Amino acid sequence: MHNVVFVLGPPGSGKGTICAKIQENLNYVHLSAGDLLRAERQREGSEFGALIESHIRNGSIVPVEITCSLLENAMKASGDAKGFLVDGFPRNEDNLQGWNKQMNGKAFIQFVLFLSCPVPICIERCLNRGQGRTDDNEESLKKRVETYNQQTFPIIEHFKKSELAREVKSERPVDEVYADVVNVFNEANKQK
Ligand SMILES: Nc1ncnc2c1ncn2[C@@H]1O[C@H](COP(=O)(O)OP(=O)(O)O)[C@@H](O)[C@H]1O
Ligand SMILES: Nc1ccn([C@@H]2O[C@H](COP(=O)(O)OP(=O)(O)O)[C@@H](O)[C@H]2O)c(=O)n1
Ligand SMILES: [Mg+2]
Repeated sequence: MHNVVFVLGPPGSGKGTICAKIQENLNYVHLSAGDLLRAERQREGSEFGALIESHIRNGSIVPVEITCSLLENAMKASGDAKGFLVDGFPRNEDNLQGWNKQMNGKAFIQFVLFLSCPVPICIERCLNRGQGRTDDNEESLKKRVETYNQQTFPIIEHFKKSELAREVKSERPVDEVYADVVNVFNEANKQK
């Protein structure tokens, strides 16, 4: 059984940045759904390359069968770890249902980390991210925010109801955000 922490929040809220630091310090393995999809898009012989690129540019969500298999394969390929940081997933109802179906009995959701940050700040960060992403432009960002509001936020609300959600405000310097996140992890691992 894999321990899993879902990491959610608007584009640019700092998911990748915080996950990298947790991976470095707390023996969790960082799996970014977006990074896995971008790698699959580039993989020679992938039958999904064009489909993935079209979703990424449009800020829409790739069908869960593709994303969840990439996540499961990455977990299988990874060595022993305290758990996995599943960054940017589940982003909609399809993601959530597909995960429940495919990972039933294989993963334990420890908690859901929700990085909350005002959208205008998130957009500014994405525009300045400098990673050359095909979706860090005004047009794609507008659609990504719409997808976040319409599809991802209800998933976060769903986790809030089951008391799995842990919200950390990420409109602050990285070190301050990270310190609060570490406390969340320590609390969760103490309870076990
Ligand atoms: N707390 C923060 N304060 C200022 N800038 C940040 C903060 N966290 C992340 N960033 C920057 O914002 C951009 C988006 O961060 P990233 O971790 O890629 O977010 P996400 O994965 O949620 O889209 C990056 O350029 C990152 O360096
Ligand atoms: N679960 C997921 C995660 C990402 N994606 C796609 O990948 C894009 C980039 O996701 P990302 O997590 O790298 O983006 P950020 O929130 O880190 O900025 C999303 O806008 C979606 O098009 C997806 O389809 N399904
Ligand atoms: Mg990211």
